[in-house]
Parts: sequence; structure tokens; C-alpha cells
Amino acid sequence: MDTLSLLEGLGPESFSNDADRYAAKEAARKLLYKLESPFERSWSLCIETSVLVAGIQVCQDLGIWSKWADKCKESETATQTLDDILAMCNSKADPNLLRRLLRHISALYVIEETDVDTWKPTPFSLALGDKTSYVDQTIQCGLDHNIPCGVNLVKFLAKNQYQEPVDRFKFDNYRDLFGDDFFDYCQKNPGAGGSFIGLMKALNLNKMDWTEVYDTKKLLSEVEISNGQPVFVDMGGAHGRDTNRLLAKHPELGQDALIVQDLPDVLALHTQEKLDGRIKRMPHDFFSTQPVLGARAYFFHVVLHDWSDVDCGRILGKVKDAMTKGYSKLLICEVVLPPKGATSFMTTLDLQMMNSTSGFERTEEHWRKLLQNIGFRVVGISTHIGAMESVIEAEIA
Ligand SMILES: Nc1ncnc2c1ncn2[C@@H]1O[C@H](CSCC[C@H]([NH3+])C(=O)O)[C@@H](O)[C@H]1O
Repeated sequence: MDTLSLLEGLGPESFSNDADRYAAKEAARKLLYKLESPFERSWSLCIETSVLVAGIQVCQDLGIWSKWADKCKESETATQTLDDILAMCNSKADPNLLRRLLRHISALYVIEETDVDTWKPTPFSLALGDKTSYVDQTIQCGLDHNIPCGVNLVKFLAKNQYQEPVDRFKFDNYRDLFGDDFFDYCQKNPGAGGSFIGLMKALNLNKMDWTEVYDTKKLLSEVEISNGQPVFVDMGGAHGRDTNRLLAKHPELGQDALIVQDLPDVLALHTQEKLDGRIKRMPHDFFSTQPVLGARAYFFHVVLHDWSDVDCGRILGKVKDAMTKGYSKLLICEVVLPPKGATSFMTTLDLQMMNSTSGFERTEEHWRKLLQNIGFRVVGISTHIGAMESVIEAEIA
């Protein structure tokens, strides 16, 4: 078989597990970067992609992706003509406008052109139409926050003499662009707040279950389950999926044991998914006194990277006041930056934090120093070959 046919014949089913598929995807990306000329790369980065994202979102706004996905569930024929697609639209659209958008997004493999003015979906376009995947929210979040912030960041850094933005109250890219800092803006603009939480749901679905990274059995072995005591507090827990995962692993956990805390608007507007009745949703601002005392674990998943060391000190100081020394644990599920060889997932998160919250990812040394300064002792850092984040376990020193 020639090389091109061999490459085109590969698919997710060619790999026996997801780690191998991911490794092959990264190899293909490296290959693409080697094969494309410098001009092709710059063209693809900015010129092709800006209108690709716009095209995908216009189809989203017109309701095309969800209608198309529904049609596929109902019938065998996924292939649709331009007229069929026009009929899916929730508002009137110019046929030639739609044709031009569809032509571009099919030239870039979002859908597949099968004939004149005729296309069939791909797993990606079907996922865009499947609300449970939150892939649509990943695009929406990018348009609401990440892309405009990335454009602003260039001028913002120049304007601030290339100082590192690490304290949002001093100077902050998001506030420079939108007039408010990230979480204030999200509270005032529920649409933008919703797409951010949507991205968090997508990320959470696509990351390794934290209970596979960290030994929850050991954590719970010293807990008296039936005493009605709070066991686990998921702070900035939003959707509560991490708490659900703990419960799925330990169904013996009872009423009042599990609490998901977040800002009131996030719990009221953006996290309506049904949680097990044993999980309590509790509005709580983590800069104020922690009302749940003496839990076995206070858990933060991709929360502290939003905040400066000073703010982490304020947040964790409140947690420390609620903890029982010698019993309560602080669990931090975050990227621990390696000195060398950070993955693109890690570097993306790091710079997206700069983009939107003046936050950042931390090295192991940084985490240890930060926690030590607040009066904690790191007990262990759990990692897993398939996980992008580690779980840092700490207790009161
Ligand atoms: N002051 C605050 N008090 C409580 N939660 C907050 C505060 N500021 C931001 N948050 C929440 O912190 C979370 C950061 S995003 C992380 C969400 C979740 N733990 C996950 O892993 O997917 C968001 O849900 C924010 O609403």
C-alpha cells in the first residue's frame, strides 16, 4: 500500500486504546507541521481558521448541527442537500451564504462533500449537535472569551511593558478588554458564564476520572460513614461531576456526606444536571468563612490556577480554619508543570489562565512553597500516566 492510502486508511478504530489513539494523533500533528510550508502554517493558523470557527458557529446558531444529529438518529440517510439543510435552519438564511460557509467547513473536514451541494456529517459535526458532549460549548466559550482575549493579549502585554500578569487586581487582560474581571463578567453576563461552565463540563468529560489518579479508598478508610458527618467538599465544584465520580466509586457514602459548592449564579443557572440525591449543592463564596467544618477532604479541581498566590492564601486560609488538624485533607487536582517537556494541554491551560484570569499553572516546587507558606504540609502527589493533572494531598502542618 502506498503511504497516502495507508495514512488515509487510519481511524480511531485502528488503535486498541485511547492512549495509543492520542499518541497517533499527536504524531499526525507533528507530521502535519513538518509537511506544511511556513506560509501554509501561518495561513492555516489565522486565515483559514478564523472563518472556519465563524462558519461552525453560524451553523450552530441556525440550529443545523442539532437537527442534523437528530435526523441521523431517526433515519439511515445522513447525507443532506443544501435544500435539506436550509429546511433545518431555525431562521431564514440566504442559500448562497449557507453554501459558501458549508463549502469552507467541508474543505476543512468538519463535514464531507459527497456531491454537488450535498454533504454528510462526520463524528465531529454530530458531536456539535449532541448537547451532552458540550463540544458546541467549547466553540462558544472560545468565541465568548478565549479568542477575543488572545487577540487583546498581544497589545495588553506591550502596553504593560511585558510584565507577567499574575495579579488580576493590578493589571488583567480580561478586565482590559471587557471592563470586568472574568468571574464578575460571567456573573453579569449569564450567556458568557454558561459557555464557560459548558467548557468545564466538556473538559471534565474528557479528562481522566480523578478517582483513578488518587487512592480514594485510602482516604475513606479512616472515615466513619454512618455518622452524618460531611466527608467531601467539592469547592468551585460547578457541575459536581467529580463528586459524582467519588460516589460512584464509594456508593456506601451516605446523606450529608457530599457537598458541591460554587457561586450562587453558577449553581442556579448553569448546573441543572441531576445529581444523586445524596449530593448537596451549596452556594458558597470561597473567600468567606467555610461553613462545612471538619470534613475529611476539601477538594479543588482546576480552581486555584485561576488565582494569584496571595488569593490562594486567602482561599486556603478559610479552608484551613474549617479543617480538623490530623484528620482533614486538602486535595488539589491541578497541572503540576514539569521542569521540561510540558504538554500542549499544560501550556494551553497556563496561557489561557493568563488570558482570562491572570492565573497560571504551577511547578511542584511552587505548589510546595505556596502550601507551606499557608501552613500546609504536602503528604503526597499522585500522578497517572494517562492523566494530565495530578492530585496533591496536603494536611495542616
Ligand atoms: N469566589 C468564588 N467562590 C466559589 N467558587 C468560585 C469563586 N470564583 C470562582 N468560582 C468557581 O470556580 C470554578 C472554576 S472552574 C472549575 C470547575 C470544576 N471544579 C471543574 O473541575 O470542572 C468555577 O465553577 C467558578 O464558578
